[in-house]
Amino acid sequence: MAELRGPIVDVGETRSVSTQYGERDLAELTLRPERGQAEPVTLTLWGKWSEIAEYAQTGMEVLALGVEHEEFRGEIQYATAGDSRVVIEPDYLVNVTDVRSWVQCPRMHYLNTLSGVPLNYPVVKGTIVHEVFSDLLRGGEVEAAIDDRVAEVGLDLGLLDRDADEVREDVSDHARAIDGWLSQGTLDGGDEWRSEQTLISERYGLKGRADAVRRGAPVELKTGKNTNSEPRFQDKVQVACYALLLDERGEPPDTGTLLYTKNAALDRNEESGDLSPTKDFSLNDGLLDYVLRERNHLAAMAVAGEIPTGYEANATCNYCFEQDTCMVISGRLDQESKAGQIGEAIPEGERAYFDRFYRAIEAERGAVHNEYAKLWTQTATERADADRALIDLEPAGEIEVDGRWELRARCDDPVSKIREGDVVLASDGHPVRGNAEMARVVSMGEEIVVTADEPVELRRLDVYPSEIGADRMLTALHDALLAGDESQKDVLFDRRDPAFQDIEETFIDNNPAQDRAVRRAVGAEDCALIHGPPGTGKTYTIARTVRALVERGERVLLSAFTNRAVDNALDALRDQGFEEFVRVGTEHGVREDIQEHRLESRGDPDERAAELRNAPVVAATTASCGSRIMREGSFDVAVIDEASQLTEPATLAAVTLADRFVLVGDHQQLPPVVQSADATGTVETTTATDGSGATAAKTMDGAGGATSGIADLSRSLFERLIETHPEAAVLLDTQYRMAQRIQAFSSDEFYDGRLRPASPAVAGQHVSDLPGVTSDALPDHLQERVTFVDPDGTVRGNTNPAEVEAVAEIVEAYASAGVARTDIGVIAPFRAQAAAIRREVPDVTVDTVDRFQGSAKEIIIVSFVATGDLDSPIFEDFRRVNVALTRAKKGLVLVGDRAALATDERYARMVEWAE
Ligand SMILES: Nc1ncnc2c1ncn2[C@@H]1O[C@H](COP(=O)(O)OP(=O)(O)OP(=O)(O)O)[C@@H](O)[C@H]1O
Repeated sequence: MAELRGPIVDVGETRSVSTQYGERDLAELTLRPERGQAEPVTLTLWGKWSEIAEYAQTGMEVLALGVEHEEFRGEIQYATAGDSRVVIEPDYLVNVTDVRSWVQCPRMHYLNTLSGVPLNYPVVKGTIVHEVFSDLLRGGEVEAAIDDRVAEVGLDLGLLDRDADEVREDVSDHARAIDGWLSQGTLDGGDEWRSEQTLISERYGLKGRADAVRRGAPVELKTGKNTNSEPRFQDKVQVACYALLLDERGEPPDTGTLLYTKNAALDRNEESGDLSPTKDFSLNDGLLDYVLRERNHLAAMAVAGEIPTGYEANATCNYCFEQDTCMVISGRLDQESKAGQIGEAIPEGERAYFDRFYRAIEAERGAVHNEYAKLWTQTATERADADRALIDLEPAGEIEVDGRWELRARCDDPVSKIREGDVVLASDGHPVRGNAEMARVVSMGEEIVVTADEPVELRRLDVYPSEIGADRMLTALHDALLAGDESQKDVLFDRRDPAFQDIEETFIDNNPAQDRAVRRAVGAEDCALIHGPPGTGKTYTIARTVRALVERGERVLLSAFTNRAVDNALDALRDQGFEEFVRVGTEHGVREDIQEHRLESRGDPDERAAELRNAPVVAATTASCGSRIMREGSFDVAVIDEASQLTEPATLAAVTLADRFVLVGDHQQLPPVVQSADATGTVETTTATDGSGATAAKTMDGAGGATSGIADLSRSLFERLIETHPEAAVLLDTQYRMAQRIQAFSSDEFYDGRLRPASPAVAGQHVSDLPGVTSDALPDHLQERVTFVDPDGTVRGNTNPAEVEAVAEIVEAYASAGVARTDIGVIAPFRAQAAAIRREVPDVTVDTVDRFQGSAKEIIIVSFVATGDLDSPIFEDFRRVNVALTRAKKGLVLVGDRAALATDERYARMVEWAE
């Protein structure tokens, strides 16, 4: 028996042949083993595996396990045998719950992903019951667990107008079933339990979280009823997926258990059938193989970017309770559908827009899947070097707190993308092959603290990629196009120019441009754009705009790309004496001093819901605008900061919640970060022969051309609208940050020379203004506000050691002249260079441009790294330079190779200006 893996070079036809066992189907795939490096070989798929030929495409990766091989005329030929399993695109991790809905109906699976799960009682109740289940598994007491878990979702219940007591009663019935079953389990001698286990299979391309694993066998809890003796088919499918996941970890389980908790609440006199809540069933190979084939079909369509029609399965539309929705969406998008179409299609332009963005979003999802694959295709050191893992941690204890585990470890060099509040994979050494748990980072530093449901020996933390961004963009696209307001769509799709009312009032009396911006925003009948170059008081203007709108009786949604910007805007509102806002966000996401305004989910349903419904201003990131809670809301105006950093669908998540919108941003600074197009050099680029890179490349191909889709996502709605409707925009032209000498280049290059300092004091500021600084102690060139240093270095990979040394010397010179180290910032294009500099200059903020956007320092040193030429995509987008140069208030030092920079006329102009 052999294992075979490689990309498909040819897919043969399925045909039927007579064998000694009767008529059998077969199909041949031609693969290139060794990840495409070896000579092609033939794999014959027998029986049901031959179905693969109907959807597999050239270029897709195949993993065939337990196949037979024999030599025939000097060539080795492979064929599936009784125990074989074949996996298409094993690096594409399909969610177990997606396989479940796919089996019910592939089209329903697609529609659910598109429309997202709305806030509804069955879902909230399901969550409560599942949480209670976990609590009981961890030894909790029933009543306490119910009280606690019901209280926890007070907000959701309030928005659904549910009474807490009734919900508690409702949940008790389910909890009784769980409790009864658990006590039965312990009767037959100590059960070995594990709740909520995160499982990833690199072999079968699956990921999921099993409700529980008992003695190595999966247990799934369902809050519905089932009075048949057999579990529901799609439920079995789900459990079988967990079995495959467990199979990879060693002992394959032979029994699965479903727990239908509603059965315990049924009245025996009224219901007939099998009322016992637990149904065990056998996990035979036939079922596991079937589940894997369905998973394959799903993965193949996703990777090819194809949209399911419903014909892929033999689901019966007549009995489907989603038939109407299905027909309406199919009709509106004019998509082929087994259920048929009703209604009129949306205009062609909108459909084309939908298709383009759908493909681009799926390409993003493909990029996320590439990140998953790196969990096992890269070594620990490679992960650490890419800042995606902290490795070689030394466990420093674990304690149980309120049923959860607090895990500690020591780390010498805690430099990575992982931040406090992030959800990560904590493992005892390997995130997939070892013992791993989802954990939340509580604190980062030499001692790392995380919390998890189960204890793990904490030796490694990995960034856990998330598809939620892609999911949220899809639902935003759905909401905007299929449920959006027609008049808003007319403006978004350029069928009508935005309209404005003239507003006479003065809102800001010391800054005419800001004042014009507020008037434009307040008078906008559709939308307004506030274009704010660095330091021009965007935040201040946003706060004034929000107040002006509230004064006029409008209800405002205040949003931004990052939590930091949302909190800054709220801070500015508070400074202006306005505090009637509610902040929606997680405890970890919201800044300490804004916590008192954070909307708690826990508590009395009516009170919680009233807080949200009655607040004149609700603030949340655009990502959380796509949450179930926020999607319930509606506003008069959405004011969205950092709009130039948002993809168009991400902006729509906030825009669709309001009648009108105001976008604030600067398209001359960093554009939206798009992973599927990321070739910036800060992220490792993958080659087509590398298995982990193959998926994205194909996703894009299959999606009908990478560039069309991707160009769309990296261009913000802000940028699109400012180009099509310049009349809707106001440029803030007065900056409060930089010395005149520092702002000059940026102003000329990016803002038609329109930027000017707010006052003589701003214009003339100098390093000697800083307390305790004697500028005489500085070498002559550092007394200049802008200077250029060429240390004559040589680039090595993404670092330049001579520049590291030069930067360290410059920092020391400033420090010895009395400049506080915290007033100095260093910017480098590559993470590797930033890390090298960081080691030399403690207490100084050193980072890439992306991390510096939105902040400023008294002194900024930029290391350009490149020597010889500027041959890296990172130098292509000159807007990065704009961001780097405009972080400095009093001193800016450019460290680079004159010759390399001279190869591009824009960089050459920059050097000329700096010298
Ligand atoms: N009209 C104004 N009068 C007085 N001070 C102002 C005015 N507008 C802005 N400022 C001040 O200028 C500084 C920068 O303003 P703000 O933080 O709003 O800028 P920003 O454009 O949001 O900055 P960034 O480019 O970092 O996003 C703040 O200290 C703010 O108080």
